[in-house]
Amino acid sequence: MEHGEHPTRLEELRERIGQLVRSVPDFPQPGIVFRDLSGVFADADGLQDMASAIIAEVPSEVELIAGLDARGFIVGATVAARLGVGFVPVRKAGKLPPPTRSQTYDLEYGTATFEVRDNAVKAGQRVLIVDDLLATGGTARAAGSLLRQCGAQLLGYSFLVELTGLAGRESLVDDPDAGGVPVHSVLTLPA
Ligand SMILES: O=P(O)(O)OC[C@H]1O[C@H](OP(=O)(O)OP(=O)(O)O)[C@H](O)[C@@H]1O
Ligand SMILES: Nc1ncnc2[nH]cnc12
Repeated sequence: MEHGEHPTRLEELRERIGQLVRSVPDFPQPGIVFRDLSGVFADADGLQDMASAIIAEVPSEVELIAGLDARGFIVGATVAARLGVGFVPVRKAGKLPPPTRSQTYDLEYGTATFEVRDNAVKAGQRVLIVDDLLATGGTARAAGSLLRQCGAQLLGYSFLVELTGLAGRESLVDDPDAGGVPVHSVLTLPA
């Protein structure tokens, strides 16, 4: 069961949100089209539309939203507040005081480490991971793994934007450890 939204209304939301996304060629490096979502966050209606569009596909049994450092905090906390559930930040290493749990993951160049507060999740708690953008999926997969290690029942992943052509969705859906959980995105844009 999901929270639901009429398909026509969802299309309107997508249209309005899409107009607030700015595409910046060659940032942060040549060949990358940066999808700047700050215009969505800065717009009073955009922020509400973003939350409404994500919530439309959130399973109704969700108990906790996990947002990914840093832009995922904006999206995740907004969604959590609208749903009336709690929020747990999945932080880049070195920001949270101990005790924490951590998970290292691969980036295009090198590695990074995520941390969450130990006991951030109760055993079996139903958690949805929310982030601003899905690219290769490495970031979200690491967060999923970390939260499951903490005892979460992972309900799925929700993104504001999904970049196509990078197989990020497949890497989450086919992740044998995640058990085929659903992946939702409001907008799909080419990488
Ligand atoms: O699917 P992936 O290839 O792993 O990439 C997606 C991640 O990249 C960006 O985060 P970034 O690490 O740039 O952090 P920020 O939110 O702090 O800017 C974005 O916010 C996602 O979290
Ligand atoms: N193209 C892109 N635009 C914005 N954020 C990103 N994170 C990874 N790829 C990105």
